[in-house]
Amino acid sequence: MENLACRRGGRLIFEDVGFRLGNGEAIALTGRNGAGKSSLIAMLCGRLRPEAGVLRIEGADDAPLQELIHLVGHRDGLKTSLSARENLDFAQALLGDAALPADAALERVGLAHIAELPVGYLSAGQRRRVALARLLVSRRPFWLLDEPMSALDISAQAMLTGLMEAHLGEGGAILAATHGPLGLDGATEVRIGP
Ligand SMILES: Nc1ncnc2c1ncn2[C@@H]1O[C@H](COP(=O)(O)OP(=O)(O)OP(=O)(O)O)[C@@H](O)[C@H]1O
Repeated sequence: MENLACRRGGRLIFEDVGFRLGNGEAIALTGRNGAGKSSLIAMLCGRLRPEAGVLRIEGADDAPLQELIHLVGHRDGLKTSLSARENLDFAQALLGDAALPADAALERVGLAHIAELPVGYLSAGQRRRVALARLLVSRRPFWLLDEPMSALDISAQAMLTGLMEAHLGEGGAILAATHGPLGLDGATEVRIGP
């Protein structure tokens, strides 16, 4: 990404943001509330047009950006009347590139015991874990995570760090907007705004 600029509601939110993210690398995107982290993520997944700048993927054989990305955003996109397992089955069918079965993914995020409960009954942290389990049911090289640690207890934070490390170890890439530590030793910090 080179010289990216973002304008929202007529206001220039940031400009001259540039970085490079390679296989097996992670970026921790930091900045004050309102600095534009979520906006940058929206640009990276094609939901928001940059005011200026270049966004380029190399070596992906012309695959559309949307097919390379997993997004875990503020809104978890889960269907509240469906169970955790049904949500993951749905995500896997929708996204393709199947990786872990839903039950194995729920096991990995510590939710095997509530696989059949409607997601609407789950706590905030449990819902976040289901959203994170989506990363595991379909294979996508680029994980875009918006404050992924929010609502997670200490053990779930360590679990997420483990998932991210495993993804990086397999050659994946991660960009995570965060106000706190991700627990990843090699992550590069990119700060936007003052
Ligand atoms: N649809 C919109 N129209 C106008 N302004 C918007 C819109 N969406 C976001 N903004 C503004 O863009 C700025 C950046 O918002 P954004 O959510 O990207 O910040 P952030 O760095 O992710 O903040 P936080 O740390 O609070 O999550 C804010 O000033 C916000 O009010």
